[in-house]
Amino acid sequence: MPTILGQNQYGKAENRVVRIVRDGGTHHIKDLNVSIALSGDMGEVHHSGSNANVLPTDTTKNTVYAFAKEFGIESAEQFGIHLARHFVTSQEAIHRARIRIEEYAWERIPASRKASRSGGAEKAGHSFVRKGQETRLAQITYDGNDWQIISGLTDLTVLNSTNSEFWGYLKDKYTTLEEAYDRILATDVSARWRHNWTSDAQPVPNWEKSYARTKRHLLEAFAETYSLSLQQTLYQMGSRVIDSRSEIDEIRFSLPNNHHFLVDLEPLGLKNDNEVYFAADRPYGLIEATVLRDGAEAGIPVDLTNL
Ligand SMILES: O=c1[nH]c(=O)c2[nH]c(=O)[nH]c2[nH]1
Repeated sequence: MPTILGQNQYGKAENRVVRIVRDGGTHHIKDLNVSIALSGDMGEVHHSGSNANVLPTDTTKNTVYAFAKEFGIESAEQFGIHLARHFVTSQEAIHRARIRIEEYAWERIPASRKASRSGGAEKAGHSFVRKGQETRLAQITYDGNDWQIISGLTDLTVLNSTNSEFWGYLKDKYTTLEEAYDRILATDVSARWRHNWTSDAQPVPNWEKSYARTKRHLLEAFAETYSLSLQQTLYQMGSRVIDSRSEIDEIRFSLPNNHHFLVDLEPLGLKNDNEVYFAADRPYGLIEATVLRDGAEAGIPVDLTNL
């Protein structure tokens, strides 16, 4: 039976790179997990085993570490752009590069009161604690002409202890859910947003600032929305980002509804006045949607689990 080779890509996945910049006693840290996927003229390696067009995955790994040294890591997006441009422009056989990056944030450990009283700095220059918040994400794709930059985050866990209701929904014979007029709303935000920077001819956004502001808008919209459903909160978060960040045309969310159920304390002779909850880990409602700038076309895949 004749067969044909379909979509294929290769590269080194999950290159963990930590880059320290030493500015005297004050050090700066960037901590990334970088995955490379290259494609192009790769028919022969699959058909005959000729490696003539194959840049070894080992080389792609070395390039990550060499670029961290040579160019530094200004932002995940900028680092990915350097890598993608390099692979596509330096090897004729490579036509497309996709770089996926996870970034783990660190913050400085505050100095003890004793240390700062005795003349030391308020914060240590070289001691960090990993931030317990979200993981930052970036995916950079380049085909030699056009760029697609998708930034995002995952596991940004947030909770509103009031200002959330859920009622007025469809009811059938299987519905047992009680209407809620004051419930906990909690989710682990997973979001991806697409930048409208697609060409080297456009001015390059400030990726660090763009990320920080976008995260702030997401948090502020979550906190400030009086929610009648998680769907409504999602749309408010998305439109806040699109309205406030001109460099972003599309944002997609995957929001688990982390249910908090009031515990029945009556058998224990106690009253539960919206105070004690069971935090269920599963099953969870899963609310997913894209918010687009009017006129923009959707480019972020529907399923974020692998992005
Ligand atoms: O915000 C919510 N949206 C729903 O669609 C839903 N469904 C449900 O059982 N609880 C909730 N909460």
